[in-house]
Amino acid sequence: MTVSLKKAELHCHLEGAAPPLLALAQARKYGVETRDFLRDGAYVWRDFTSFLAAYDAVAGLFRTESDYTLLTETYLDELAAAGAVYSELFVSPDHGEAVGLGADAYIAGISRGIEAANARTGIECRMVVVGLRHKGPERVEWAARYAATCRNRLVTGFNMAGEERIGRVADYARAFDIARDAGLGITIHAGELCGASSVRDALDHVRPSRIGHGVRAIEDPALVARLADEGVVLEVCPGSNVALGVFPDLAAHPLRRLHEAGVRVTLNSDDPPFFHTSLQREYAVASEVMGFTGAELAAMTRTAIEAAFVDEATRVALLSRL
Ligand SMILES: Nc1ncnc2[nH]cnc12
Ligand SMILES: [Zn+2]
Repeated sequence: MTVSLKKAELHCHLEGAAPPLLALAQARKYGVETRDFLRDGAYVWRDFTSFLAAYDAVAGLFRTESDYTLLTETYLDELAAAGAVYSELFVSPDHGEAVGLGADAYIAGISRGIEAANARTGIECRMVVVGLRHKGPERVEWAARYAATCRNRLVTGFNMAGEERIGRVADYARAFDIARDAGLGITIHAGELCGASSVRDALDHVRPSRIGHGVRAIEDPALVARLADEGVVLEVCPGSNVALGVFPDLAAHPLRRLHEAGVRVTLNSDDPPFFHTSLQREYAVASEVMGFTGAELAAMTRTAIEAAFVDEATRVALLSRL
């Protein structure tokens, strides 16, 4: 039933969307041994720390502008085939710098992939630049300044991902001020590895219109009420949360309770092959395991478009496609 639904995704990390077969082909091209992070056609990790290490290893297999074009097109083609009309991709110039490609060529390669996929399938896509929390406030400010000044029309938002258990949100507030002052949309990873207080800190210090995950807000009913009152949109990734052990299983996942409390929620895949999921699978699980109706799922897609970091003309055009 969910196969025919129109979909939208606000939360997917580009390198985290690399299909293992594509990563293997890249590894062969560059003569890289993959045993430590890719075995029997699947990514290998044990916990969040080793997941981040595997993520970096996969990112290290994409080294040129055209590698990034290929990765972007591959993911967007798959998403369009699953019925998605809109995608926001989290991109990290830090990963472009790490392979010696540089931030400009990294963004240029991804832009080319977005344009090619749009021409072929009609899928609309924007980039959200991510600063990596574990690199510290100065490096996250560097990413924000890059996003604020890169003058690419497809870069429309700023986010912070990475190790949530490092540092205090307040230490990163300046990066978000830089991005907000440049007119970028603001979202932040919070309430994934850390509890409700991390969501409250994000609201107080960063004032985001959306929060990546945010699901551990469920630990504090007053905070859930605040999210609902303020209309903050949660980018919920149930498959990721269960894979990383944030919740023991889908039955324990708070998506339905958040929805019933009036919080605006959306469905997302985060790093799909790392977590053995896909956007299609997230919609299917929400329907078949969590009991959301087709109308409720369609409303989540609508919420995603309403919260998308796009100009108003694009938003109206996207809403008309639902
Ligand atoms: N789920 C996640 N949380 C924080 N940082 C990430 N980077 C890639 N996936 C992530
Ligand atoms: Zn994420």
